[in-house]
Amino acid sequence: MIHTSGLTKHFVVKKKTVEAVRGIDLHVEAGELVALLGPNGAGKSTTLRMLTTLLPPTSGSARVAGFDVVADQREVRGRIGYIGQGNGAGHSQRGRDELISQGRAYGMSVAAARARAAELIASLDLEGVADRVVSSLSGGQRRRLDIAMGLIHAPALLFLDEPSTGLDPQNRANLQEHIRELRAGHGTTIVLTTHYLDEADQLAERVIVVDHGRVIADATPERLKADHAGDRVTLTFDHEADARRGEARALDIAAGARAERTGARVVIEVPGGAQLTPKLLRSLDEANLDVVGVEVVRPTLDDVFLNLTGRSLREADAATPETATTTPQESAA
Ligand SMILES: Nc1ncnc2c1ncn2[C@@H]1O[C@H](COP(=O)(O)OP(=O)(O)OP(=O)(O)O)[C@@H](O)[C@H]1O
Repeated sequence: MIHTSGLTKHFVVKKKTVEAVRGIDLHVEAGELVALLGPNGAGKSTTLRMLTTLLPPTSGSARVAGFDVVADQREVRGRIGYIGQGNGAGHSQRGRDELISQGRAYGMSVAAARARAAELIASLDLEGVADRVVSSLSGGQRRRLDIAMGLIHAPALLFLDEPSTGLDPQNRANLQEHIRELRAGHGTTIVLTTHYLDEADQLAERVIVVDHGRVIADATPERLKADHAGDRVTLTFDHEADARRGEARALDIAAGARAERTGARVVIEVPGGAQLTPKLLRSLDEANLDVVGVEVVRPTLDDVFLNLTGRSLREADAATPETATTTPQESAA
């Protein structure tokens, strides 16, 4: 469904070159639900804009839904839905009318556009609000309307740029449910960008981690965690001296583990830590080391990012200054 080779985008800003995307090779098969995860400025939106024909690549190539994003823009646009970061829907019209106009713009007949709008309004829980003007809708309702706009022509492939940004947790959960349903009910291929770790973890079947314009990891959330981060086992001992001995013993038992001790507490990071813990406790018991508390925490995608880059995704986000960008033509293509 998506095949890119060395996809690259440079921007020149005040004679300086910004290497937003630096040679991405991406392959997404039909029916996949993929998240591009990375901090602000990693190049996620720029990648999406190239894939949706909104920005021409500086070099490299991309085929989307069977067509080249540069040579066959119209064919690509007709087969995809794109929901950008801003609101696609206008504000003074009723939601339903927006949807019908959008369908007409894709060449649908009035009757077909009307029928499809009604179907999307029902499936995205917009029945109570579709006949209100868009400006009166809540953030979550507007975001769902945006999604309906992107789906009006029943595309086989849907791109969502930061779909949850700005939504409260409940609306975010609702939206994620709708995205799952789209995938399950229609087999739509979905590519979304996010910097929410939990969203990538819970929603996507495949997470492509992007940093500084490059793909640095690509696998299921479980695989990424298993390969790039360990479980964190925290052992609390009665005394600091026991903790010191316990730390050494734990490192003997747990191959590839990293340990850090603070007072009577030892934190061990090790792949498969949950499975290893009973053996660890038995061994500590045999050595007469009293463990008074145990906690096992599974890794998060942030641990993965930290291990891959040395930075936490949260810190990386916080440290990236907002950069003013010139927005390219951004219609729901
Ligand atoms: N139109 C543009 N002109 C100049 N620089 C740009 C433009 N668009 C993006 N950039 C720069 O390219 C880099 C990648 O930006 P991009 O928006 O793709 O990142 P992102 O991963 O989507 O981040 P965010 O989560 O903040 O949307 C950033 O340094 C950004 O400032």
